[in-house]
Amino acid sequence: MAYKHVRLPEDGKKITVENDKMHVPDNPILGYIEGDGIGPDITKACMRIWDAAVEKAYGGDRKIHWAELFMGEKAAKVYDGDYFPAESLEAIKELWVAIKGPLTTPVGEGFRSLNVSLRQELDLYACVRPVRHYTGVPSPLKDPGKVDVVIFRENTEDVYCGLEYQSGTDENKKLAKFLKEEMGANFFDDAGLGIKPISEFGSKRLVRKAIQYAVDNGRESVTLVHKGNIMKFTEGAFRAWGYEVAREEFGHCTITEDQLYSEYNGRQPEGKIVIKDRIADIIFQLMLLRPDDFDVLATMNLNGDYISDAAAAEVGGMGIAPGANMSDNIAVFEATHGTAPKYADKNKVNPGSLLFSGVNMLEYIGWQEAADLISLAYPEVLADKIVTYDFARNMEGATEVGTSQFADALIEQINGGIDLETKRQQRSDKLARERKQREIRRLLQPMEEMIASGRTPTSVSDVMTRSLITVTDATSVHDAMHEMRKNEVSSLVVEPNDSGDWGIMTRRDIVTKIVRDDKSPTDLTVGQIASRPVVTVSPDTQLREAANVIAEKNISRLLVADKDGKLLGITTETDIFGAIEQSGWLPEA
Ligand SMILES: NC(=O)C1=CN([C@@H]2O[C@H](COP(=O)(O)OP(=O)(O)OC[C@H]3O[C@@H](n4cnc5c(N)ncnc54)[C@H](OP(=O)(O)O)[C@@H]3O)[C@@H](O)[C@H]2O)C=CC1
Ligand SMILES: O=C(O)CCC(=O)C(=O)O
Ligand SMILES: [Mg+2]
Repeated sequence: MAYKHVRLPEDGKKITVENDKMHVPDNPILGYIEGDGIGPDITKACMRIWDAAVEKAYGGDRKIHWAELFMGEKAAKVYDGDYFPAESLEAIKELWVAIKGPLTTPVGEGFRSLNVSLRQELDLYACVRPVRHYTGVPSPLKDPGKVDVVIFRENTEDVYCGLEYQSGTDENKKLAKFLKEEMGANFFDDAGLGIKPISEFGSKRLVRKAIQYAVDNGRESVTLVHKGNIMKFTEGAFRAWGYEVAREEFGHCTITEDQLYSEYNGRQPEGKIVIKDRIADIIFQLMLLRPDDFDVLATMNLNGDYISDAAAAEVGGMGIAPGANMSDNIAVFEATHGTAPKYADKNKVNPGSLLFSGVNMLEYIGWQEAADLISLAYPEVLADKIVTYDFARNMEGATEVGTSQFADALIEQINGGIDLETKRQQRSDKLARERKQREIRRLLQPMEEMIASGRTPTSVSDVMTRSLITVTDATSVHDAMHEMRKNEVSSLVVEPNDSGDWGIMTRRDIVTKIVRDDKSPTDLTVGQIASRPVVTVSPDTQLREAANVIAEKNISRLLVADKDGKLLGITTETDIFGAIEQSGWLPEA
């Protein structure tokens, strides 16, 4: 296409995409947009770093050829007042991959966000924001190394879609009249109105991308984040559609969190990703208190916008918060932060967010060695305490440098040589160790884990005791009583008798069948006083139903067995009481 102001470098070659497969030449043309405010400072610094890493990694065999594209204030100058030139969009489509600096959006008035428009025009439906800690970066958390999460934010729907009607306008009055008169809605007459569309199509493609990412990158879990208890037909529907995609399209490689406990006793099966969900308000607390519970988050536009800035604060702040806007084939990488206008042209801010957006871009085009060089050299600069102002204010003994000087220091490290293999191995060992620790926690204290991780117990498998103490019919009652005292339990499970029936012996049996009848525990065996048959339920029995069985049969314990009759655990009135007391009880609506 003939462009008016865009120049494609002659030595570069365009990336091509055929049948959804991307082909990247060794001299690809990538688009860049400087952006407003701090955009030019960080873009200049980062381009030097990316180029240096590529040069070092491939010794001149590969090179990025940059094509400048325009949006925002610079575009308005070049294109005579046009902040959002159509040819910039065309060029991104032609080049497939671009990186952009932040763009200014006026608040409460003026033009709509160029960032949002870009996402909508190119249907960049997934905003992908990885949040992880780099050694040496100051953080408010005790153990920031536990934060390693990738946020998938739906990027085209929700309250960002521009269906907003200002109070007092004719459109607003028309909609208000319809809602009040036709739909029976009730709200103040002077309310501004906004509409929140959340579609099955939009939700599913976002969750699909998040799960696929988890599969491709060996991640442990995908958490659907929603406020579906309040917004039932938008955010609640997102949750339902998310589980549906997981079940219908990734059933072979996913399990739900409920299954993790009910079918796998908390031990995550090899090659299976756990799909879970959390309500949007509690996720902010959980991300601070239990960051390693979360791996990939999939959520809607507004939640994702909020969570990505909050999560960035855990690992150093907006100065180190990368991201990308992606469709199935086009990707526009960008920092999570904005234009920070007070620092514009001051060579002051941290280039980290754009830098790591570029690292993700290098990974995306398959240039992993160059990407690794940057992420592995970065902590070395931090170890020397050479940092920009934002880190310096939270770091003792730091040498504060400007944006471009930070770039110099990083380039020096990159060129100094990094032992990529050893460092990669160290990182992968660390991830494996942490994964094991999480599993041990789930296995040893499933109930505590559940409550602390924000799940509400709903089924018997959530509350049952899994470590069963069993005796046989032939055990003497005296020995059995000794076992009960030693293990501090009020009952023992009795192995199946000749008819294959499990039994149970409780403290109550001792009191009513031994003490009351004046018999000796040494003279009797368990088989003589145990109760049979025992009521058995499946692990997915809802707590309400379990309570019903306990009440109707006037018993206090239920055995829990799978569909093949394999005993999994036991649950008692005390377990149900404890779970409800700790987590609260949500009666069915
Ligand atoms: N995708 C995009 O292009 C985005 C654009 N925006 C737009 O940016 C403009 C300004 O938004 P605002 O809400 O102020 O948010 P910003 O993200 O621009 O800035 C908020 C604060 O974050 C810190 N910060 C941001 N970037 C860096 C950096 N690179 N290094 C160190 N610290 C950084 C600064 O903190 P401190 O003051 O503590 O030093 C800064 O004052 C608005 O017009 C907004 O619409 C906002 C978000 C995304
Ligand atoms: O478009 C804007 O100005 C803000 C966008 C934003 O906050 C984001 O993308 O995270
Ligand atoms: Mg934001």
